[in-house]
Amino acid sequence: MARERLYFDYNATAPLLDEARSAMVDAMDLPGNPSSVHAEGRKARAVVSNARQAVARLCGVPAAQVVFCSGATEAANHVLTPDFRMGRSPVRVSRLFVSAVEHPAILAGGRFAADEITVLPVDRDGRLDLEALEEALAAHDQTSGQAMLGLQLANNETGVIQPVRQAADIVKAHHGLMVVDAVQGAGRLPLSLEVLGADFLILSGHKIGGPKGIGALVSAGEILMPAPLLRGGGQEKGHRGGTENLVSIAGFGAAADAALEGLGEIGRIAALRDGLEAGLRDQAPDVILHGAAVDRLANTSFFSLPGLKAETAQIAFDMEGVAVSAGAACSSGKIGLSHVLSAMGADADLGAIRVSLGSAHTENDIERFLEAFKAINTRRLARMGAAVAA
Ligand SMILES: Cc1ncc(COP(=O)(O)O)c(C=O)c1O
Repeated sequence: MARERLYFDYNATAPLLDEARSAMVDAMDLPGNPSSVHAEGRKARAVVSNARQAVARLCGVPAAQVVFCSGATEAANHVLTPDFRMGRSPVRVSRLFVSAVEHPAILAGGRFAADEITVLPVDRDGRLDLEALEEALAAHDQTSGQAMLGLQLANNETGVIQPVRQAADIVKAHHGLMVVDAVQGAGRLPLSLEVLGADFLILSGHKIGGPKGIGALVSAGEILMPAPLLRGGGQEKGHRGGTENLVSIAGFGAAADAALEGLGEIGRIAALRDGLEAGLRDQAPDVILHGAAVDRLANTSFFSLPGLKAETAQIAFDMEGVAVSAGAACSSGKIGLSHVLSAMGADADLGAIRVSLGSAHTENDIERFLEAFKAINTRRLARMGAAVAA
């Protein structure tokens, strides 16, 4: 009998949770439009409202501060804009600062022109260089408009946690706006918009066991809001027009509740990840664990092995029945180098393998992973031995 496959790619997408699936199935059968005043409409509206409360609980904000959208990429395009309104008055943001290790959703800069975006360096562990941030903000001409920093809570490749609060304090000292991409931190770290010092948080449903194609922009208050990205029928209090994606919102809400409860699992997941890395070190003492010297997400391991290209390793794992991700990104049919590794000054040529765990994993899964790794590492060592002998 074929062995069940092992899925170790939660940072790409976490499998749909049962709670989310059943909330979605229930919502699918609701005939009403959330905007309608009749009983069917009210029922659909209650689903949106409950989900909004769940997402708000996850971030420690009132429900009115959550705007649903199609995902983190849309939330980024909504909030990364020069045009804001404070009540009725326009507020201009004239420069976007981002760290060099941001996800492309942030690096692309939303509605800012390319020459309005400044990319800030990170240290060898992948953490934002706070001195560079301070210098850049001090040099920013505030008469042209406010500065904005787009910074991730945790990196999707390495899991490295950014010094978000310290960065926010610097941004505030320079009267700037702080946007935190909390996509990878949600459900894996306690999340509080206030504690982080953020003006806005960006979330994605499918990273926490909800469906793909749903996310949220969470704001510190309703007073300061970016210009809408989708104008239309006034849904989401005018911040995002168009009939709500009721089914996905229902699933996202259920996943947000589960993510809050799942925070209690972090210690168990950290122990699994540490066991996995101990196994890697045992079998391959030359393994390079990226970001391991600093605070990382408990579920993420990102490693390189001399003599083993990440794409080759990813295919080899896949053939062993294990889904992992290669740090080298592949877009438009081209294999690219990981911009995260490059920014950290690591050997980006080699790439790295990302293993990302979730609540479903057990010790047995780690053992099976290490068995697969043994086969791949044995072939690597044989190839390296042959190369030395030749
Ligand atoms: C850190 C981070 N930000 C943003 C995104 C984009 O999320 P979405 O696919 O929901 O637009 C991702 C997805 O990989 C991510 O990992």
